[in-house]
Amino acid sequence: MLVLSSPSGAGKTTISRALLEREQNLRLSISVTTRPQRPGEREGVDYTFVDDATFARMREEGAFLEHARVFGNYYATPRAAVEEALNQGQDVLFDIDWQGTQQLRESARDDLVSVFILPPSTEELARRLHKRAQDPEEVVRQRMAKATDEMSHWAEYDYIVVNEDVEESVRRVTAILEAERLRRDRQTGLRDFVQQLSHQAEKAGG
Ligand SMILES: Nc1nc2c(ncn2[C@@H]2O[C@H](COP(=O)(O)OP(=O)(O)O)[C@@H](O)[C@H]2O)c(=O)[nH]1
Ligand SMILES: Nc1ncnc2c1ncn2[C@@H]1O[C@H](COP(=O)(O)OP(=O)(O)O)[C@@H](O)[C@H]1O
Repeated sequence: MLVLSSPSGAGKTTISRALLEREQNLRLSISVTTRPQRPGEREGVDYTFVDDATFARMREEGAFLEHARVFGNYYATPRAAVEEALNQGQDVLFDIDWQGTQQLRESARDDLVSVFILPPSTEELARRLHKRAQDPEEVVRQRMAKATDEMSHWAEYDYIVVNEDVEESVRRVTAILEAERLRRDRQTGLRDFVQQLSHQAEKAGG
């Protein structure tokens, strides 16, 4: 389970999309949200867009692994899709905030790797929020004001990437993913493989 968090506008959606294109074994966890759909966003691809009543019903049914209120809207990670992907041996990418990360950390423990993306500067963060230009000015202001709050949780994450250049940031997150996959405890079947190697070496050595 690979979590990417950042203040809004720092670039986690951009980095996630690039990662998903390159990494065959990585699947995005598609969140459920009550936030209005942005132009260009696709239902069931970027988010599953639901109304408040549907969200509340799903929460009561225990359909969520975690849920949080962000910028006045509700967001949640649906349980079934994540469990299915993990059971199939796939890695799952989560674009969620610090509240969701805390909840996932409690349930997943050792299986969670978390990365916090920082903008190179406040000016650049403001530029990126404006560049996206899909949200009303009021929303941009609200997100800027919340950046400090989100950033105050940086120390709860395993890795920090300052997103100056997109390519470089994607390279760094890919390196994190590669290294984490190579951890001894994540490589299943290693014991049998080493035993086989030892056995063959003994035979070869006479
Ligand atoms: N806890 C939690 N946070 C989420 C989830 N989906 C998205 N978020 C977070 O909600 C915040 C707002 O996301 P979004 O509305 O897409 O705006 P953007 O980050 O500015 O593109 C971001 O910090 C996301 O990481 C989720 O399923 N759970
Ligand atoms: N390294 C970067 N340099 C310049 N612009 C970037 C960079 N990363 C992202 N952007 C742009 O900044 C805006 C916000 O990025 P986005 O990925 O939507 O952020 P988030 O998902 O963290 O809210 C987008 O217009 C995106 O194209």
